Amino acid sequence: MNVIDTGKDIILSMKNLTMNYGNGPVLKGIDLDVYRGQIVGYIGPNGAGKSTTVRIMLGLQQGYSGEVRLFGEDIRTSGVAYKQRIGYVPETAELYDTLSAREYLIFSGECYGMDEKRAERKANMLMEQFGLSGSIDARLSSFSKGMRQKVLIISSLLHNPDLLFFDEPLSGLDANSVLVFKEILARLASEGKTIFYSSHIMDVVEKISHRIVLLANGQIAADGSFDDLKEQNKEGTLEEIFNQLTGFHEHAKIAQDFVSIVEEV
Ligand SMILES: Nc1ncnc2c1ncn2[C@@H]1O[C@H](COP(=O)(O)OP(=O)(O)OP(=O)(O)O)[C@@H](O)[C@H]1O
Repeated sequence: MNVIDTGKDIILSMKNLTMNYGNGPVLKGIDLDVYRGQIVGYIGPNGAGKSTTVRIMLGLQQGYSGEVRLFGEDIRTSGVAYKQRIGYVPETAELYDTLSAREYLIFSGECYGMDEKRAERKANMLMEQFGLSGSIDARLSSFSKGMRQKVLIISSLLHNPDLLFFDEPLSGLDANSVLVFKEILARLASEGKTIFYSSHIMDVVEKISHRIVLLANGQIAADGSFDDLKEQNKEGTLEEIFNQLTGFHEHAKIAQDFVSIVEEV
């Protein structure tokens, strides 16, 4: 099977997507079609434009040119209904600290059009799966980082979306929870959900992604399965491929200089 074109529906499509905040181009013409059921690992150096791309697709960022289609519809003209089919875990999020997890999840489910009873029932069950039943009525201000992240993950999935955007979703999760979450991703994809997964944790991206898209200098520098990239770049791990494709070979020198400066008397 060709992982780039599975012959299924195109769920997400960008054509010549460009963005400039005013200080030069951030995205320089991105063309990408993502198919139903794909897990796309979206990687790139800090500042490459990953979050910008995601914010544009979510309809949160104006001022771009080119075309973005989700579920076949141009997001400039399709209204906001498509957002009910999307789940999103942002890199950083402000939760409503004065709400309990139960209240927050009901509120979040209702924003996605769920009725209160159904949102509460699913929230209860999903919190239990993450081992958080005992905390469901505690205020979010008392939650640890990992607990908050689990609430965010549940809130992104409560309404059973078709398309998921995850930006560093593992942040703060312990090793057991990471294992569960990776398995959840694989199952969601096999059920036909499409997952756009942005992260700097290369060994996870390497393992979970059907397809890896590397953004560098506002352009797609690589696009293929991990095996494709490994073959093209003659490197062993995604971290090494990333270093090679972004032209980075100086880690030892930078570390040495950094420590010398730290130790300067
Ligand atoms: N609201 C904004 N106004 C001006 N410039 C911005 C804005 N948001 C992002 N940028 C710039 O756009 C570029 C891409 O930023 P973006 O956040 O999309 O990168 P990223 O690939 O998600 O980075 P990271 O891996 O560090 O999260 C950066 O140079 C950043 O300074």
